[in-house]
Amino acid sequence: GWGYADHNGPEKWCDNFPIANGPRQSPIDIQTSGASYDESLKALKLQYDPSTSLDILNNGHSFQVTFADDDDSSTLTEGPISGKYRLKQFHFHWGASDDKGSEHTVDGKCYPAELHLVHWNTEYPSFGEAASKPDGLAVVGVFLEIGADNPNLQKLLDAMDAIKCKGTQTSFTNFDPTILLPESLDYWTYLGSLTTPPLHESVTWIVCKQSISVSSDQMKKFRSLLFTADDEEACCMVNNYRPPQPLKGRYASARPP
Ligand SMILES: Nc1nnc(SCC(=O)Nc2ccc(S(N)(=O)=O)cc2)s1
Ligand SMILES: [Zn+2]
Repeated sequence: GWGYADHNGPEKWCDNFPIANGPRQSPIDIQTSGASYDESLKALKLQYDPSTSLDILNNGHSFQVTFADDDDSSTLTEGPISGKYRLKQFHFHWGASDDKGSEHTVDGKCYPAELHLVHWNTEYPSFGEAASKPDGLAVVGVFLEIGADNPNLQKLLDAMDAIKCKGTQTSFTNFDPTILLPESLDYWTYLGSLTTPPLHESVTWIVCKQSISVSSDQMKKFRSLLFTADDEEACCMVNNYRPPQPLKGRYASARPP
């Protein structure tokens, strides 16, 4: 299957997923000078209920926290989207060292990690249905920047020992993802895709301008996870990011200050 190694990584995904060379692929390099102000953009409205968090899982590509999405308890509304989108999961992408790891870049600058909060449009009956529709998904991206220890990441880091190998998961309840958000929810937005196979061009991207902090030691904990199952030769889960893709005429827009 697909991965991030030379033999199955981003340069090879087009073999099985030709949409990899499509017109609205993600991530992109956000060129702040090219970003245009759009008066119609509203402030993001994120309302999360911690009782919807279910478990934390190592899926062999990243680790993700999955949420109950059978009602409108945890939603994203307003911002650049119309209607209501339900939180399905959040996960991260990161590098083998602090100088890389994010998927989106800002004027060519990489961050050591990037958080993705994945939501689906309740216009559709399920995530699976929404995942292939042009307005099916909305993903909020948050950059992590090296700085002070971030206590709000601690519960995630403490759970990592239990999900070291691909295919392992453990209960992860009463977690409010709001604590992972930066104080300002100013954002750039553009139309893009999933950044991993199946690479569906179904995502309205909402990338926060402000980053959250993570310490170098905390990043080492992310890198202690494995891409591999316990019966395979261990391979550290690092560099699980897709590089920026061609803009093909797109540009990010932002809410005027
Ligand atoms: N019918 C379908 N069910 N599930 C899928 S894809 C599963 C899934 O959540 N994929 C996914 C891939 C990438 C991203 S990301 N990195 O946020 O663009 C988010 C989500 S298609
Ligand atoms: Zn992601």
